Amino acid sequence: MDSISRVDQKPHAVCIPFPAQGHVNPMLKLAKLLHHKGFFITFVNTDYNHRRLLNSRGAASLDGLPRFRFETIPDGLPPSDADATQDIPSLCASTTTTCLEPFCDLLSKINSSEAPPVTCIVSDGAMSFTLKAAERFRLPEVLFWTASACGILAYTQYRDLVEKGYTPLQDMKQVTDGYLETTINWIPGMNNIRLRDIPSFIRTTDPNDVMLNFVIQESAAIPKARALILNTFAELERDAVVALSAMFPRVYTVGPLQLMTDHVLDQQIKPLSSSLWKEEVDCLNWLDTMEPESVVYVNFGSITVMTADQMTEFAWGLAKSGKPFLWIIRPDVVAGETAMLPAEFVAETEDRSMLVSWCPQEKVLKHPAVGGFLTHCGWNSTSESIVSGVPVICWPFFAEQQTNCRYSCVEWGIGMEIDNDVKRDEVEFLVRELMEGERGERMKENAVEWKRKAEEAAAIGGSSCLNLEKLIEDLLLQ
Ligand SMILES: O=c1ccn([C@@H]2O[C@H](COP(=O)(O)OP(=O)(O)O[C@H]3O[C@H](CO)[C@@H](O)[C@H](O)[C@H]3O)[C@@H](O)[C@H]2O)c(=O)[nH]1
Repeated sequence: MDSISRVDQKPHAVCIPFPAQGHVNPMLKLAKLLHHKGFFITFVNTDYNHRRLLNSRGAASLDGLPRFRFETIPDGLPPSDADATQDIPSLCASTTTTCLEPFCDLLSKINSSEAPPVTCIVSDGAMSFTLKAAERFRLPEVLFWTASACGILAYTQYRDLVEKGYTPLQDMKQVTDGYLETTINWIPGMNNIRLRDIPSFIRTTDPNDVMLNFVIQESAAIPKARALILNTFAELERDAVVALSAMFPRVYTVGPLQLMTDHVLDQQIKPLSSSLWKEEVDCLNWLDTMEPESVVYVNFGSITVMTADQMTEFAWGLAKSGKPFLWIIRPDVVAGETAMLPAEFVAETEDRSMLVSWCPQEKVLKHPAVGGFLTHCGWNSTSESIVSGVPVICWPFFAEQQTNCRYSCVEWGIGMEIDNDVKRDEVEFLVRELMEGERGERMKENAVEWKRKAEEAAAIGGSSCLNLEKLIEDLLLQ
């Protein structure tokens, strides 16, 4: 194809998420937005996730979409038919070392197909090997980091934290002996942050720890990209966004993507979902039967695992609170065993509870019956809660969930933290506080106010909408 006919072609973005649910979801939303703006889209999943997507959505669910295709590459891990989240450190090690060549082969294949030639790469920030492909194919690339701006800002400090001797820890006892209460005030845009609010991968004694080094490597790659995209809005994380913009010349906050995709009109693309588990939609019918704002929604996302004891403490805390609840329990949520709840607990709560293994979370959070959310503080869950004006109880598990918890509780006033060593009495107390206490009421007011600001940012002329236009200009520049 000659260069003149290429100019007539539509821009073609290859979107490649990190292969985990919390990354695939926001990348698909960004892809839908670009498609709405006229881009041809190739969306690249791993073979493993693609199979799971087809299992959960139906074999033909991804066929026949206009200007929107799905392609796959291997993730480099041993083959598996499981329907579960893969081990994250293994995935990070594997994608970094094995995915570049299959990705380049895919780009060549697309360029020799009848699709328009690839004009840009939109890659997850945790897949920075793609920058080498962009260089090889002389394509512009933008990096999409799917965590919060505060979380990413903290990640960018890992190198300094190592150099200043804060991590690796001398001893794992430091996780519980008060050391993590140490406050640091030298991170621009982050005041009075404690070590325990910094993403959890600093909690290691091993200088060669996979995640510690992965974060350092991936954040060092950001300046090589044309721009950094964030699924947040400027008003919510102003200081963190200013600090990131001082480090990287082009930072575009284009969130919450959930609201931004409201502008997508194509009726085939709009409902396209990236759920890797089959959604049990019956829970929405159950919510229809409940009083407004009466139900506690409990969900710890796609990666969190807990001990059987922790699960039992949550269960009895919910039972003792007396509140109705919808609890999503992934079959693999208890490490190494099938998740089981005490039979007495199930009998005692069955007239005011629903237990399912996976749900359409955005719809659940928007349902008028939901009054509060017990969450692990994944960024998607946090931002979906903000979009729905729902206050939260935070039980952060790992990664930047600790940072999101801190901001939810202290900066945004929408959350209360529950101790990691969870006990039923605290669960009962905080659930009551959330659903009927004065603190819960104030958090609800704040959540509703953030929802309003999120809507403003995503509306035509709002900060995220304007940033999307600037991002597109960058993507179109060759
Ligand atoms: O029953 C469920 C449970 C979850 N979800 C969706 O799955 C996603 C889960 O994402 P998130 O809340 O961010 O949690 P994780 O899956 O744990 O996300 C990973 O990715 C996020 C984005 O980078 C990080 O913020 C987290 O720390 C990291 O663990 C959300 O969109 C949910 O709506 C459902 O649709 N149904």
